[in-house]
Amino acid sequence: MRSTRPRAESSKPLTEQTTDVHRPSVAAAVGRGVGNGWALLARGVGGLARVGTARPESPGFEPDDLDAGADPGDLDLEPDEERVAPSHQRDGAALAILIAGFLVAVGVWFGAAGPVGALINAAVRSAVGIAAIGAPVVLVVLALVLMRRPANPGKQPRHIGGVLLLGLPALGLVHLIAGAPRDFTGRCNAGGYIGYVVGTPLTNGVTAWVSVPILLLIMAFGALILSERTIHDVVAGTGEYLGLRLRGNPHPDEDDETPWETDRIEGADRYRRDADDQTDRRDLDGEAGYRAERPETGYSPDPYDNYPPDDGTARRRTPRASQYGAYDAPAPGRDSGGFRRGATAGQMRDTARTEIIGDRRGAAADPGLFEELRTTRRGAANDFAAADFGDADLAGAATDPLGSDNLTEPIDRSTAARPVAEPVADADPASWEDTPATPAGPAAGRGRHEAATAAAAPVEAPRPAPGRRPDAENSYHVPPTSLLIEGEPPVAGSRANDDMIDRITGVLEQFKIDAMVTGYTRGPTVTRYEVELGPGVKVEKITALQRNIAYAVATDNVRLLAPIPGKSAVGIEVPNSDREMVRLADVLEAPSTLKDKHPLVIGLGKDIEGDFVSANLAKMPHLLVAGSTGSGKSSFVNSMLVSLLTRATPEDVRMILIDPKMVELTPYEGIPHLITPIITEPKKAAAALAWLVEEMEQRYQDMKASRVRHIDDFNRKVRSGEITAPLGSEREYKPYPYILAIVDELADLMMTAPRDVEDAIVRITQKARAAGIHLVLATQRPSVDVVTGLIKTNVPSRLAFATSSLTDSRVILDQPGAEKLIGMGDGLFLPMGAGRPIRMQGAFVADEEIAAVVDYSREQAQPEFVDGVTTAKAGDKKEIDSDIGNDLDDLLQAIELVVSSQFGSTSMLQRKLRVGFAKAGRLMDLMETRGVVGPSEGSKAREVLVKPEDLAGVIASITGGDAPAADTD
Ligand SMILES: Nc1ncnc2c1ncn2[C@@H]1O[C@H](COP(=O)(O)OP(=O)(O)OP(=O)(O)O)[C@@H](O)[C@H]1O
Repeated sequence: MRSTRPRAESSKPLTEQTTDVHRPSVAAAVGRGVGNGWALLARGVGGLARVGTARPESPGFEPDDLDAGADPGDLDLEPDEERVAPSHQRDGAALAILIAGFLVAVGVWFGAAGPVGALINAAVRSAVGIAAIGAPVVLVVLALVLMRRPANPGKQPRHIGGVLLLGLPALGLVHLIAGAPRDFTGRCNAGGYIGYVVGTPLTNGVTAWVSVPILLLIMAFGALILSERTIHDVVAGTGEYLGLRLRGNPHPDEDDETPWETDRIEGADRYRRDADDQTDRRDLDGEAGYRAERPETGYSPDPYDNYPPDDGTARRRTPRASQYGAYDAPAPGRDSGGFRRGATAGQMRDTARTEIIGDRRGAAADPGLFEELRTTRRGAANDFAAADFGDADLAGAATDPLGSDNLTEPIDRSTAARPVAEPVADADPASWEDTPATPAGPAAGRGRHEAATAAAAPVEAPRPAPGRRPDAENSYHVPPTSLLIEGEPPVAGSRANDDMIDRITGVLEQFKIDAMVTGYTRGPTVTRYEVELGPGVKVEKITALQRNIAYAVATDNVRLLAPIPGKSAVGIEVPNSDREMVRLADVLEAPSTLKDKHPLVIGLGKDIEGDFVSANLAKMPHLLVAGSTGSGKSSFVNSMLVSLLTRATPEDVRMILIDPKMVELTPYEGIPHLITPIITEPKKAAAALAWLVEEMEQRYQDMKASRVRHIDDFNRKVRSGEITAPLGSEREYKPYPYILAIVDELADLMMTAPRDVEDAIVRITQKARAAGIHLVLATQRPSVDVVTGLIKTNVPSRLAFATSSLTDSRVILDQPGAEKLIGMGDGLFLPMGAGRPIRMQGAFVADEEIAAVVDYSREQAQPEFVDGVTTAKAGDKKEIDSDIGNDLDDLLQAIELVVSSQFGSTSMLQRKLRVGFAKAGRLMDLMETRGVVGPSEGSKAREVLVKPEDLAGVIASITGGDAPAADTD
């Protein structure tokens, strides 16, 4: 979202250009007076044209300024009033075009504007021929568009290009159709001089047989550019209009808002009930309702207040409402109905039932329509496939992706990994009518169930058996992104941006710095203003003004980039007072994200240019995430997990979730991707990391035996049968899934078992990349005792949200910056190998979206837990309890003595161990706390509670020898 202000074409230093205003001449004052008058007039007309639209008024020069008795001379001397705000410039241009349109209309249509009118008529006619008749209309429309819509500099080239590509060939065609006249009058009645220039040379060169189609094609291209459509869109839209499902759509479930599909009322009852539950009924009226109620003005100065409330009233795409189970295309035995966008609840109530029945009968009676319906979208295909589960032979299909021998059945990813919109061959339209309407398929969920209740005779359709193994062929389909809520369209530039430009310019002028704001790039959270310096101006002059700029824009979170990478300009990043929320749905559906099919690709957010940012965890290959409380870490972890759930099957990716805070990751409990239940105890987390090290070693063994260097090669060769387990081995090679371990609070782990945790992390991060094992470590305390030097060195990708101090920013990014972030997902992403971090707004995913995606996944399969992941292994170094400290050896000797002699005397310990009374007493107390001896009985020896035969077990429990740590999972 870039906007540029052309820099003054002058060899003068910028100071001269900008400070001239402080030395007004009479001529300049008159010029400015006229300019201001024009601006006032333009603003008045623009204001009238904008009645009822959302385009904001620009602050700045107010008519009231004059009323207030301000001396016009004073006005001239004030730099703030000297400038005409960009929106007024736009109004001025619009007004000029409007006047031109009026003059052309009078001159061309009525020939009534005197000699000027005649001149205009002649000029316009000679230029564009008979198109002159339409010229006034075009000019008036253009003026109105300029007045009513906010400036969108990013789109300007496209609009201009589109108009030229459409208009010029049209004039050329008119010229050719009129017989390519050679005389002036003839041309004025054809395509004018422009039509002649476009049409004649081309036709002379290639004949009209070729030139006419070429001109038509160019016009079509211009129309595509103007309408922001691609040829694919047009073809697909035409196909859909004709009721045909076009095959070959790369994203079969994306935006399949075919006319017939949005017309279904299926599940309207469910929708109504959900809607009724909401105190705010706005979303029943769809987008319009939401928009109408969203305040356009009155932004709070606190950026945190300016998000639209996430109260479930946010806009949903029609098919997205499949989280209500309603919008998936009908399956056999399921009701189909229509739901019109923006239909009111009342309309839905009135029409739902009748349309449901009518539509279903119609579809059943018409096999063609049935075929069309059942091949419509992935959701539908899922339903069909799932309806088939009942017949599937489950026996033997189940395999263990991470079983005791760590092997899995080869998985045919072509069928298992990605759902495709393939019809089920044996679906029988004839039986459809007779089949009671039922929910079906993996997405059934609550919505589907509700849909069933709207039907005549709900009967449970075959559903995937609870606990089905996730790898049963074709059984698992990733949750569609249609379960997620899409965001609002981005804002190109707003009144707030104009205001900021004025404030920054004000600071530059006050400090007499020869520099000016030449453009800005608006991201969702911050806008980067570009400042170009005049010749001989030191960059430091601006960087030294950081605090003054922060003062002028009234926020501490101003970040300077000197220079902006790749540009000769200084960047000043200022938070938007009207910040926008980035929804995960939009990031996941961005072409750049969809392009990469890797299952470990996650949606991150949007960068400052307004481009979506996604990243492949496999390439990171390990990620460290830090940020203080409320900075958006948990939102990131949620976005990451939801991204993975919508892209990866449990065969693709398995996960270990470590959540010492105990509540953050609970919503993901039970997803089939889990290797072990969500770990909340730091000791078990340390054991799980140790297990990962073993898993990594195992994978390396297999890769080594197969002479491959990466798990992807191993999996590919296993699938193709190129490699098999060594002869004589009872094992069978199966593809290894990627394993992702996510630690939600590293600090808690590092507090409990620093050496073991650091050790395991370092071992995994050093070589697990090739084994397909990846770590994501998050912490809100990026201090050096948590993110140790060793961990930092081995975790190359970093994501910093707002940190509370510069030191924390340095720990996580090795540079300042994160302390200037403004929280709520504002982040700096430093991928492996990048020199400079990318500023981005993290994607947001609401709890209800998480629940919808998790439910969809959980309903299809239960996790297959691997035994022993959280069990401390024999031989693992045990953390010696802190109360024992350095006395371990003495304690073990004492236990041996007491247990073997069955005599619990302190003086015996003194004698045999040659220790003092105090030490012997302490050892006795330690033995008491570990149940070796009973409590003190005064001067008598203590009772010994452990039999000699149990001695080894007691010693092991203290040293971590043989005894397993409690594993209650
Ligand atoms: N990407 C985002 N977009 C919009 N709002 C966000 C985003 N991330 C976080 N927020 C807002 O900030 C609040 C705090 O975020 P979050 O819980 O993710 O912070 P945190 O860093 O995990 O804090 P803690 O460590 O205390 O859990 C959220 O409730 C949400 O309202």
